[in-house]
Amino acid sequence: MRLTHLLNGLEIQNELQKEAERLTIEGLADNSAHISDNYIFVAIKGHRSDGHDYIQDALNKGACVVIGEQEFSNLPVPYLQVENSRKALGILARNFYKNPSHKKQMIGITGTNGKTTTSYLLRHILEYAGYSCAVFGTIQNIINGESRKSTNTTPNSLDLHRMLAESKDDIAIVEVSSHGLSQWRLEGVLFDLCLFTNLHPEHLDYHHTMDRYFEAKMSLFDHMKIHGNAIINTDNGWGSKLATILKQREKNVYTTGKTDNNDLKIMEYDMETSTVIVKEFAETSIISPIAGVHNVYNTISAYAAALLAGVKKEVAAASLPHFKGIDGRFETISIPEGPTVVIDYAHTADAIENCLKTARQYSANRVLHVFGFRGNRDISKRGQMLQISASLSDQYILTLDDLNKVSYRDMIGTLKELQEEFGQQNGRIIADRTLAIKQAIKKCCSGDWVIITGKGHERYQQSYDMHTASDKETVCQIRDQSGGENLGIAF
Ligand SMILES: CC(=O)N[C@H]1[C@@H](OP(=O)(O)OP(=O)(O)OC[C@H]2O[C@@H](n3ccc(=O)[nH]c3=O)[C@H](O)[C@@H]2O)O[C@H](CO)[C@@H](O)[C@@H]1O[C@H](C)C(=O)N[C@@H](C)C(=O)N[C@H](CCC(=O)O)C(=O)O
Ligand SMILES: Nc1ncnc2c1ncn2[C@@H]1O[C@H](COP(=O)(O)OP(=O)(O)OP(=O)(O)O)[C@@H](O)[C@H]1O
Repeated sequence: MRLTHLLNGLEIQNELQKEAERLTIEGLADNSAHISDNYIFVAIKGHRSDGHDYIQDALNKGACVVIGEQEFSNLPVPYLQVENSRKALGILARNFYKNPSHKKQMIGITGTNGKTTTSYLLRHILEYAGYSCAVFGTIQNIINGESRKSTNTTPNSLDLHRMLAESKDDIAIVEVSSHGLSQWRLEGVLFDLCLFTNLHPEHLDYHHTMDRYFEAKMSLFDHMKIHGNAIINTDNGWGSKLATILKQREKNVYTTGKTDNNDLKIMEYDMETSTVIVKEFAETSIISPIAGVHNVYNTISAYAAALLAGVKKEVAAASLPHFKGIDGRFETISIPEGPTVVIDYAHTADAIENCLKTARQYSANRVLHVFGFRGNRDISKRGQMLQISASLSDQYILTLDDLNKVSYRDMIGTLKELQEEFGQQNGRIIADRTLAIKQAIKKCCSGDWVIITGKGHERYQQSYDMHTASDKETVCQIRDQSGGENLGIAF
């Protein structure tokens, strides 16, 4: 592709040399390791390293144009200076891959919790209705029915545009993280539908205040196509605020929630049958196929999005009982003569509260909660997570989650301090995650629930005593070896 075509929409701060206009570009990359002959290298100042330091590496590998934010006058190839390299990468990627988000129906989902769950529920409804549907998110990316490894919830702009161009699917669902938005990973992507699930304290190590976290999430709605629709859960206070702001900006807004003024009103929910009655013009009864009131909200967001994407409501409602669940999202495993075990990805206080309350709503006899805290992640939420656990469980066991380079010693010290301050003397520490899970299960009898949160579908980062790779493998191994022995010691 000609360089001049690629630069369409990009503001350059210096003069482009005449001869550069005729250059033919074979590809682009922001990682010098991915550069080949006749590529553009986009230098990005990152959180760990600075792409400007890799310009020589990119030139050695064949870069024929360099784009960056710093001033350079003596490079052997054309250098284009821009204000924001991350944004430039998105614009170049959009042009290089021929604007792929314009060629299919695009759905973006943001919010602190529920993005993955809502994505999979929505994909299920859309596929049941006959559409093929790509998903980009935390667990994996699914393109043309094939699963690919995902490294971020929201891929970077270059990967996203490339995968959208590869996708022959009718519809693409993108899980949109606040990091993704603030790092311009969505630049050049436009959406037909933008969903907001909820906002709760999280990632304050990165955004510092809830207002800034909200602003980052809200920027998704700047990516709506002209006739696009926002779908917002107004039962969350931040959702209600967002709906008001977007209406003032004359965007199309479709709201869901319990009060009368919503476009889709939640009338009632019957726990026994998992049935929700919702009212748009007429009342419809839909089944929420995953346990928990929080999952009722995810089901409703997915249902509303499916309707706006063109699915008939009878078809959407008929699809839901066939949904098979999602790895690590309130995934239940029954231990013969033992407890019901739940594996869940909860890593905020709000999500933990939902999980523990759901177990109570299902008349759990006793609830034992096993969890830990991720190293090098938002520490401001930890106290509240433990407080909620200590109040809502019969007993908690604090254990290790991913250390993320924090030393074992430091993390155990942190667990002890948190326990002292917030633990209400209602639990203990078993550092080895597999042994913590084993203890929890052995202490419980039939009718009790063990809730294991934090890791969900993910594989363990550390190796543990049982040499298993995930919470699910640990629980299944305990189940297969237990034969009912030794279960049910009093707490
Ligand atoms: C802190 C953070 O968010 N980092 C993200 C960011 O990396 P970065 O731009 O800071 O990269 P960097 O490593 O400093 O490198 C800077 C530049 O030098 C280049 N480089 C580097 C080395 C080299 O040899 N040559 C070279 O050219 C790199 O390619 C890059 O362009 O941009 C990358 C590309 O988009 C992301 O993959 C990366 O996510 C890291 C892996 C991460 O863990 N991020 C988390 C915090 C995150 O984004 N999470 C959200 C979900 C949050 C939620 O749970 O809701 C997500 O969307 O995944
Ligand atoms: N609507 C919701 N409201 C509150 N909590 C929820 C909701 N949906 C899911 N959760 C909780 O959050 C956890 C993560 O859910 P999910 O993976 O769907 O969210 P996510 O937004 O994709 O999270 P992440 O950004 O961490 O990938 C679940 O395991 C559950 O405990």
